[in-house]
Amino acid sequence: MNQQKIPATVITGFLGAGKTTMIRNLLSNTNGKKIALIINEFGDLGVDGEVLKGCGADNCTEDDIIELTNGCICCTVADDFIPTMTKLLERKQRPDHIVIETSGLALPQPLVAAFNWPDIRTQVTVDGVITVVDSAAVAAGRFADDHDAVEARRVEDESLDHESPIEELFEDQLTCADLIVLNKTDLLDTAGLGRVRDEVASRIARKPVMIEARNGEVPASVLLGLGVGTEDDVANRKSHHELEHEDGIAHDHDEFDSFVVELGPVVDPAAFVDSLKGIIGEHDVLRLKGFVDVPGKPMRLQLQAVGSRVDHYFDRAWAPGEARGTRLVVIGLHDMDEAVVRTAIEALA
Ligand SMILES: Nc1nc2c(ncn2[C@@H]2O[C@H](COP(=O)(O)OP(=O)(O)OP(=O)(O)O)[C@@H](O)[C@H]2O)c(=O)[nH]1
Repeated sequence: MNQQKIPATVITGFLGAGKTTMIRNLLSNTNGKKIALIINEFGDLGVDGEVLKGCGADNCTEDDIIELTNGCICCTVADDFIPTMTKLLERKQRPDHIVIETSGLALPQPLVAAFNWPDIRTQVTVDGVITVVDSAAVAAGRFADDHDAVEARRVEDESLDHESPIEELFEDQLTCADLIVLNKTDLLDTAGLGRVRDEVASRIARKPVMIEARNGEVPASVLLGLGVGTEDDVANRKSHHELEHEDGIAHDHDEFDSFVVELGPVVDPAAFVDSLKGIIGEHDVLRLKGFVDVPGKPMRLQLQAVGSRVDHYFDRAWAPGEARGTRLVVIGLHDMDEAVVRTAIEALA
């Protein structure tokens, strides 16, 4: 690897796996390394950027955090990612390391391939692709289809070569990994974790290193400096999509949908969260996150739901002049009934 090139770490993993949490932790222990962060999110509410900007790390100031908000990075590489990288590389004070958080629905392959673009290739290299896995979700079978049902559908319709969009994406993100972080180990026992490890290994032909983590706590010395140069190996990490559509049919995210709900103040957060759990379960909401205005509280309540597991905590004070409000982004499969879910949530405040 050319030592002059700036190393870039790509962090991928399905919705809610713990990417932002891991990056927060990473920023607190980089031993002075100056980090530039590129964050990409699915849905029109920059929650991850907000969370990371709130870290106040000296080695990654608000200026060093760039949000890509025009859709999933894998589909906006040319229009969004490349110009952003070019601008970043023109800065007088170049970062020591670039960290890119992809959206939970992004395929990492097109992003890694972009590092072979002439302007980028000479200046930056992919230090490694790190795939964060929600071990509890794997154990609960969230990424496993009912294979008998899939086979039955295939027998009926030969053109159906797809597994579920979630399962496919999960495998594509694993396929691209140089390092796999089995996160959320606190939610499983040793035997359960062993089964997750076996299941993850069974889904990929390559054998990247797998480590375990709780709350994304992995030392920066483990995450940064893999030195792989992944852009030279994209041909061995093709996604389902690339394998099935070598003719160039564009990948899209039609299978997923998101919308933002804006509400007034929430007087009883505990009751609100309880009711949200019911709505999430009933309508198969995959991910819900945002901020809640609790009257009488100087702090903003951050709300994070991954499936029906909901975390909430006061993360920072509302800034002077900042409009208080409750804003939540809801993400689900495309058949989620937006009007019904929206109405149900709006009725809670
Ligand atoms: N129990 C448990 N919860 C965790 C762990 N790591 C992260 N979480 C929680 O999982 C939720 C999602 O974490 P994030 O870091 O936002 O996940 P993400 O992958 O960045 O999510 P998206 O960007 O929306 O795809 C938050 O409520 C975290 O507090 C863990 O190891 N154990």
